[in-house]
Order: sequence, then structure tokens, then C-alpha cells
Amino acid sequence: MEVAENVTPVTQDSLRGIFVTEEQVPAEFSLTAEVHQKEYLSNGFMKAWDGGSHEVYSPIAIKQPDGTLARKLIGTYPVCTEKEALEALDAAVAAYDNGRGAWPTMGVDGRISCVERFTQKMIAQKDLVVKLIMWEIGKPYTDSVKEFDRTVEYMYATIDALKNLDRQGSRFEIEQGIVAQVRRSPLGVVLCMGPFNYPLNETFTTLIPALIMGNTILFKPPKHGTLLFYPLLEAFRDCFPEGVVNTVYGRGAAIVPALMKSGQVNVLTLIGSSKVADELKKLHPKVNRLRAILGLDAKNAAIITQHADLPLSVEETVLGALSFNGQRCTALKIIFVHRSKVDEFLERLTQAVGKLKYGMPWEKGVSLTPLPEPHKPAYLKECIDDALAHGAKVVNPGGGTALESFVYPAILYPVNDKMKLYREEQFGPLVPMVAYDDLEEPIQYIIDSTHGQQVSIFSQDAAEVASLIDPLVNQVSRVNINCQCQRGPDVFPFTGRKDSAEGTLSVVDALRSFSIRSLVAAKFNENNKQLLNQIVSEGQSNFLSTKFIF
Ligand SMILES: O=C[C@H](O)COP(=O)(O)O
Repeated sequence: MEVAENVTPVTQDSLRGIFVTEEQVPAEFSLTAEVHQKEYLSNGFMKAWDGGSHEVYSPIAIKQPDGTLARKLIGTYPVCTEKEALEALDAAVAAYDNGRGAWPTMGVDGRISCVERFTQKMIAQKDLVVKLIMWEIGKPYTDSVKEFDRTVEYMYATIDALKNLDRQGSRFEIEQGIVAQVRRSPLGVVLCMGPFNYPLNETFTTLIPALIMGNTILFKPPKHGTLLFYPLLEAFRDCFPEGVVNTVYGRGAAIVPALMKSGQVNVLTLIGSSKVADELKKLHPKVNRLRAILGLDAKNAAIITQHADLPLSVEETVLGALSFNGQRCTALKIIFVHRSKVDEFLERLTQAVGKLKYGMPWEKGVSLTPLPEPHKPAYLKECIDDALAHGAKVVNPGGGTALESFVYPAILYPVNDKMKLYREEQFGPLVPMVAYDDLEEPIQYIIDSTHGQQVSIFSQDAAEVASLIDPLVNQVSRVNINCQCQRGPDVFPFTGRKDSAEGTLSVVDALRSFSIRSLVAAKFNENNKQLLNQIVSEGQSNFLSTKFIF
């Protein structure tokens, strides 16, 4: 395969050109004040933490007067000690109070109006939160805005879904002389941890449903993506009863094990690594009683068959593999192409990648930006070197060139099972490509995989697509036809098989995941009919919030 000639090779010099001096940051995107907060605010009281502080450096490096690059210091956060993290957990346990606390016993309408008020206060902080997403994780500005808006939409959709669920749950069923009201009740204390790549969205798509169902929350923001929650802490304090939402900051490894060992966490929700999730679960003294709602590692494959529409496949592959530099759990992380199509596919893919704009996250149309994890450039280089050592080539000009926090995408071909990139989730801008002769090969790859989130099939042949759907849908939780893998629309179930997930998210599924079905039942006779109607009409129980219709 010849390298596309009209694609300008990317070099370290061209990468150096994307970084700017402090003065060159456009005023509307600059962070005027570094964000510092010394107190732990969200539990309804102010209190300094004892664990020292952590300095947050943006992946956006700033050009210094001598021409060197230095990651910008954008804030500090206080770090809590293990003891303080356990105190925050105690606050959540006390607020839940074995299900008797003000929050779990509050009626659905009350909880909805608290979350509505919180959402409004959050919207008022949009500009700062969006800017912090951009500076903390280097996400393009337009995508940071999308993340914020999508999260707000999700919160309103959650409120609507709960109203519907409550209406359905409030129906009374009469069976065999028993009248029953089927409800959804909270589970207890939820330990909630989100990932750096969608710090706001992925956190709130678990935290908000868990909260609105009446659970109390202990929340640890992601390591890269902590400051952006500052503007929301006062809103948590103002909108929810004391102890209902508790935030802890610090290194997860230093505080989370103690929380799990305490046995006081009823639900663990983590969007992150499968290894970390397994380790944390094992620490819980009653692991069988622990509910886990987890979104974990994935290695989603695309299968480009001999009947694929190549321009469409390339367009979707670029989006799927390289949006936000490939740092999505749903990203396409390995591409299988039928051997007869390899040359044309690679040529088109190289052209398409060459057209992607790289630069600072505020630049219009930019899709490739600096990476937030300091270790990532070295890890990606290791993956590339390993692939080269085992016979692959970097196909696109300048692929893999790195400078400071930036790594230019590399298309690697031919990739085989001796390489790290064959099985490992790179979570970065590398596109490993494998040639296959028989469709059994990618199918077997997916069957053998320890991951099972999604797959994309590209083919215009109905019989061929049909023959792939059944074997694949029993291996992964979503099969995409002629489009990239993705989470949305958020009303669709979001989960994974094997090591990729536990439990299901989506607007409605999340409400179910963070609650349990419970019944209020009575013999259906004249006496009880009157008694129940009296309880309801006199508002004597939040639990029975709906009128009986006999
Ligand atoms: O990183 C995992 C996200 O849930 C992916 O969401 P997305 O497919 O909308 O980018």
C-alpha cells in the first residue's frame, strides 16, 4: 500500500505550531481565575480537608517566552484523608437512615422538584463548567458544550421518565383477592465514580438517576475532571437535604478501598476500568449484597465486508475511531477489512484522517486535541513500537508523531495477534487494521474477546448483514449496521457483555438499575378498601402517593 501522496506529513514542527502563548488564548476561552476551593462544601456544611492539595495541570500546554511548552496550572483541589472519606460515607449513611431519612421517604414529586431546581442552578453555571471541561480534559469546545447540553437533556428526560414510571407503578393490581401497589424503592448509599472522558455526562447519567430514586450519594469526581464540579457544589448543598450528596476528592486508590471495606456501600457505580471494578468489588465484605452498575473496558470492532460502501465506511470509521482522539469507551478500536478492499480502504482512510483538523480545543472545526492523561503519549508510542516490531507499518504520513500532550493519529497495518493493539484497549488515536479473508475471522475475534460492548458491520448486502447479526448480537450488546459504535440516543439501553459492563443504563434503565421493585399489598375487601383510600386521601404516606381507583 502506497502512502497517499497529497497528504501533508505531520511533523513535530507542525505540532509545535498548534500551541500558543498565554496572550494568544482568545479572551472568551481563557480561564481568568485559577479555580481553588479549600472547603468541602456539598454536604451542607463547610469544612477544610486534611489530605493536602492537588494541583491540576491542563493538557493544554502554553508556549513559554523561551519557546518551551508547559502544561497550564488551572487550579488546585483539596484532598481528603481516608478518615475524612469515611466521615463523608457516614453522612450518606445517616441521611439514608435505613430508608427512614428525609430523602428516601420524600415523595416522588418532592425529589423531582429538588432535581429540577438543581438542574436550573447547573444551567446558570454553564459557561464556567463548559470552559473547565475544555481546559481539564482538552475536549474541543463545541464537544464540551454538547456534553453539557446532553447532560441537561438527560436530566430532564430522567425526570419525565420517573413521572411515567411512577404513574405505571402507582397502578393497583388485583389478583386472587389481593390488591397491590407495585413501587420502586431506593437501595441505600451509592458510591458514584465517573470517567475523565465524559466527566460531567457519565457521572450525572448515574448520579442523577441514583439520586432521584431516593438513594444517598457518595461521589468521587474523576482525576482529570474534578474542578468542573466546583461550580455545582453549592447547588448540591442548596437543593438537597444535608448528607444526601457528599463529594470526596483525592486519589481513588487512597480512599476508595476503605469505603468499600466498610460494607456501608450498597451500590457501586463506576464508569472506568474493568480491573479497578473487580478489585473494588472484592473488597466489599458482603459482595453478594452489593449491586454494581458498571461501564467498563471495550474493544469495539468494525467489520468492513467486501460488500461495504467504502466512502461511508471510512467516514464512520474516522468518526468512530478518532472522535475526541479515540478516548470514548464506544470508540472503534480495531478495524477488520476484507482483503479485497484493503488498498482502497486504506487510501481513503489516510486521506480522511489527513483532512482532520488538529489544534487547540477552542479552534473551529478542530477534532484532534491534546490528551489529558500524562502517561498516554508514552503508552501509545509503546503500542506503535510494538506493532512495528511485529511487522505493521504506520500508513498515514506523520502518524504517531507526538509533542508534549499531543499525539497525531496513526493508522497501523497489518495488525496481527502478536501485537498489543490486537487485544488491548488503546483509548487513544490509534487505528489498528487487520485484513481478513473469511468473515469467520472477525466473528471468532469477537467470540474470543473478553470485551463485549458493541460492533459495527459495514455491508450493503442484506443476506450478509443478516448472517452476521445473530452471532454478534449474542456476543456484544449492540450491533450497528453501517454506522459507528456509540452510546446514544440516551433513551436506548447502554450496557455490555462479558467484562464490558454490569447492569444497564439509559434514561429508564438507570431508574430501574438504582432501585428495587417493592409492593404494598392488602386483602381486597371492603374494610381495606376504605382504609387504603383514607391513608391516601389524607396524605398519610408518601409511599402511597396515588389515589386508589377501585
Ligand atoms: O465513553 C463512553 C461514552 O458513553 C461514549 O458515549 P458516545 O458514544 O456518545 O461518545
